[in-house]
Amino acid sequence: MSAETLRIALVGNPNCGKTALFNLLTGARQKVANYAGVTVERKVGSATLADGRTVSFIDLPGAYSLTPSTPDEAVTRDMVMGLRADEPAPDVIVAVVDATNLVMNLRLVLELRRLGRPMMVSVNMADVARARGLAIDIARLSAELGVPVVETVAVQSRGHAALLAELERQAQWSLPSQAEAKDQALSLPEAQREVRRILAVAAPGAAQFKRFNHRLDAVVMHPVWGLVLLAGLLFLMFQAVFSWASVPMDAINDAMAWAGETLSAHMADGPLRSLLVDGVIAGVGGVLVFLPQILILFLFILVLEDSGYLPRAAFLLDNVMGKVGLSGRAFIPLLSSFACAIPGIMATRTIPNWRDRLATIMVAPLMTCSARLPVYALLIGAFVPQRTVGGVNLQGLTLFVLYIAGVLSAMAVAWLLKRVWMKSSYQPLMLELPPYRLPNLRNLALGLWERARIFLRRVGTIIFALTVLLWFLSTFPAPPEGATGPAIQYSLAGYLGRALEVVFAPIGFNWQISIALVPGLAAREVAVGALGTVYALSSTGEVADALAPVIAQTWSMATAYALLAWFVFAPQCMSTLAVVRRETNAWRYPLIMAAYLFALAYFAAFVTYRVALWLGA
Ligand SMILES: Nc1nc2c(ncn2[C@@H]2O[C@H](COP(=O)(O)OP(=O)(O)OP(=O)(O)O)[C@@H](O)[C@H]2O)c(=O)[nH]1
Ligand SMILES: [Mg+2]
Repeated sequence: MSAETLRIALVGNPNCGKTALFNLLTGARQKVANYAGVTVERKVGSATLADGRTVSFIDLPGAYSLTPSTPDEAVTRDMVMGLRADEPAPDVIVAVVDATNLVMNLRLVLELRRLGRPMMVSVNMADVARARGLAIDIARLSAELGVPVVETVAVQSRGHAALLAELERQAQWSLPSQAEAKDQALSLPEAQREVRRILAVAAPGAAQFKRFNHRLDAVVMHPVWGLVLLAGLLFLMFQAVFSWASVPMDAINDAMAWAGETLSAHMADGPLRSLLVDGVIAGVGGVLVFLPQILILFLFILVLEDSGYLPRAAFLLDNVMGKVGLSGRAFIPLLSSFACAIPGIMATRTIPNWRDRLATIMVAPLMTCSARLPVYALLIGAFVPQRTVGGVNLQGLTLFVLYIAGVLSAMAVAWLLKRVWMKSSYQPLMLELPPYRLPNLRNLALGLWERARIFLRRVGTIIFALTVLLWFLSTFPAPPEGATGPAIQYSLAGYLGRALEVVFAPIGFNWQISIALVPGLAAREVAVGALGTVYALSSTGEVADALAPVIAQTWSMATAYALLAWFVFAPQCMSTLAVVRRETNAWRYPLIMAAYLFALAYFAAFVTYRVALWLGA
């Protein structure tokens, strides 16, 4: 990018549609969702003006003011005011405002205008305002604010051309300011008065505009019915993961089996065939099978995120979370951790109090991330009968219980942490409630596609690489002359597995599982791929069977439950630890985290194994 590329920052209140606009302008695919605090990092993308020049847009976390109260707001303040050492202030500020919430949003605009930098305003969500009868006189607003104003509808690709055209003109002015110097240091009441004055002429209906449907909230946020609804939603989600996924999963399984048989039939026996059949198909294919389940899980998460339900659930649970010492603000970061602990841990930047934030970071890996889903699904598929009892799918029920186990242990750990390590007093939850919105189908489709892409990329890169590596370790060195038993027993991985088995035998893990746990540290799904490869190589039959029936035959019930218990706590993946290091800026916390999770996992697996054995499993 050339030195004189114009840099344009999108600044505005949380949830006003900055990221949606950023995606529209730059073609990026950053996460958009209907609650405050989705974006916590600055992101850069580029767009082309009509005259052919390239400009770069910077998407920022939402902020209520330039006096930050949370780490994510500080990112915005530092960027806008040019306080970052590595980056100058943006050349132009595009203040994005939510047309349905002008009273609140314009305050930040006045504050931004005071910076005296080139600036324009984008009145976003113009569709909702219009549909509900709020008339905004854009020309008057522009005249009152003294800056150009355009209307946009970020989710329907409207208004971005006008915005770019305005920027093109703005770029030529390149003046320090067209802002009015008179609002130097407005106090809050003064700013409010000024906003009211401007709105009285430019959008007279704005002050009385109703953004909420209180009737719906009477049920959704009811202390009893609200909880019933939340439990029902989560329950439905896990039922669906099993009952909807079976058809596409069978199809993928059949395709894999077909590929394996075809390769075996047409290739001469040898290392290459084994690499393809036992390594790639049994290993990588074994993970790929779980794509439908992951997508169904994400479909539910995306709908919840886009509907505006999440912050309401946070309020509902604020009381419960407060009892264990977590802030209600922890709810959304913890829920994001169902996808992956990494965005979850980053989302803790929206928590103002450092101790609350640290407690949330420490328990985030206990939420069941989607990388654990293949492991759970494999074991559940192998050991829990595919039956419905009273209309409830048993496999879905087991999955639900496993997720709940993760949540409950997170609560327990948080409670302990707050008790013994970092006391802080309960602070009431302050969180903006977004309006309800029907999930946008295009958004959903894009979100799912994005998820599928991320998963497939993981499968194609790290999972593939580790599985192939494991195949090598499991194949070489070749067995000595006259060896009986499958070759893998004499390989490097075979020896390693048996060495580790000493550690893991007390919790019921055999050497195959012990091997699989090692690459599982890099990415948990690899544990499944690794088991696929290890068992394919151990089998004496011509073509390795699908993994589930093999383990169903060879493992005891106690082992399976112990492994499930292990993965509820599973010493988290390396990337999670790296992010904890980055977010806390200290090695101490990831080390404590790794140690406590390992101890918990071992303990839980041990107890589960012993109890299961005792019960005769
Ligand atoms: N109807 C309508 N919805 C919009 C529009 N722009 C954004 N949205 C929706 O508003 C919600 C918030 O959008 P985001 O782009 O995530 O908002 P943001 O300002 O980046 O939010 P933070 O990153 O949390 O500060 C999402 O549900 C979007 O689908 C719009 O112009 N019209
Ligand atoms: Mg955003």
